[in-house]
Amino acid sequence: MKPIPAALTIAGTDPSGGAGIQADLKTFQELKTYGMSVITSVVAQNTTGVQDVHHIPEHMIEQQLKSVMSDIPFQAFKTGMLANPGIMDAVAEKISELNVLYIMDPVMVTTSGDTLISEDSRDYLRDILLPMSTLVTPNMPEAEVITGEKIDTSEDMQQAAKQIVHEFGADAALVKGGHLQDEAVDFLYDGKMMHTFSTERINTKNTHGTGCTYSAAITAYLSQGCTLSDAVQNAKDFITAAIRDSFPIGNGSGPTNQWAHRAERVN
Ligand SMILES: Nc1ncnc2c1ncn2[C@@H]1O[C@H](COP(=O)(O)OP(=O)(O)OP(=O)(O)O)[C@@H](O)[C@H]1O
Ligand SMILES: Cc1ncc(COP(=O)(O)O)c(N)n1
Repeated sequence: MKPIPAALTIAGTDPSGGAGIQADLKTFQELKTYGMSVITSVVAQNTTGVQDVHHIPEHMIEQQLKSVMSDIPFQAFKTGMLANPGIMDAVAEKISELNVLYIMDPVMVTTSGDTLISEDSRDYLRDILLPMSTLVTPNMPEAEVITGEKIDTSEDMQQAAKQIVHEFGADAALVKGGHLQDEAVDFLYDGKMMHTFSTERINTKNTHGTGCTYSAAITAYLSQGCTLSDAVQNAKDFITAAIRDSFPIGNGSGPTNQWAHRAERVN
């Protein structure tokens, strides 16, 4: 019997439902992947920003991981918000026991501009977790923090993707250009080839949770056995539809629409 596609997200929460664990689980469900979650921080946030944060004690993060890992098999997992070195350490120790695909979304700052990880976490993220990853998905500001280089152009993005693989040890890097002016272009470097994924830039302020939703969609497609470049292309189609049809709700940057892809899917 074929295994049931299953995926795990290890991340922070968003009670307004647009980002973090909530976005990840909606995306897994939408893509017919059994979704599981380990919560690292409870974040009081909405479309306008972050109001408060409570970090889950490290022993409880470890216990959540043990509970899932000892019971249900999964083909892929992702990490999102890992707020400090203690949390990163707890996660690193448990995931080093896993032999499945690891997608790391190096979450640092929200769309609204709030910082989600401490300054002293950045080196840990780059030096300990990143080399464990099958794929890391930084946006341009995150790629700048990882590489220490200024990234303004698509050439800079491609250079950063190569550097993240060859110098910092991820198996593959997807540098996202949601922050570029006229084109939404992302570059995937898999250690051998550069792949380009491009769409027109959609003029909307509703981009709360785009990074979370995109990396969750990649994780779901990988759990189903897609190749890396197919998983990214399928996820790019998914996130583009979700942004195009995003919800104009809330007083700030509205959330993406995870069921938008249904209308566009041809099968
Ligand atoms: N306005 C947009 N129109 C079309 N695609 C977009 C737009 N904004 C982002 N994207 C795409 O959405 C995906 C998520 O990218 P993005 O770089 O925005 O993630 P992020 O920066 O982690 O999230 P955020 O921008 O919310 O911080 C990428 O494929 C990116 O190209
Ligand atoms: C718990 C949590 N994790 C990540 C993000 C980033 O969201 P975005 O995808 O908009 O950068 C967020 N706002 N909250």
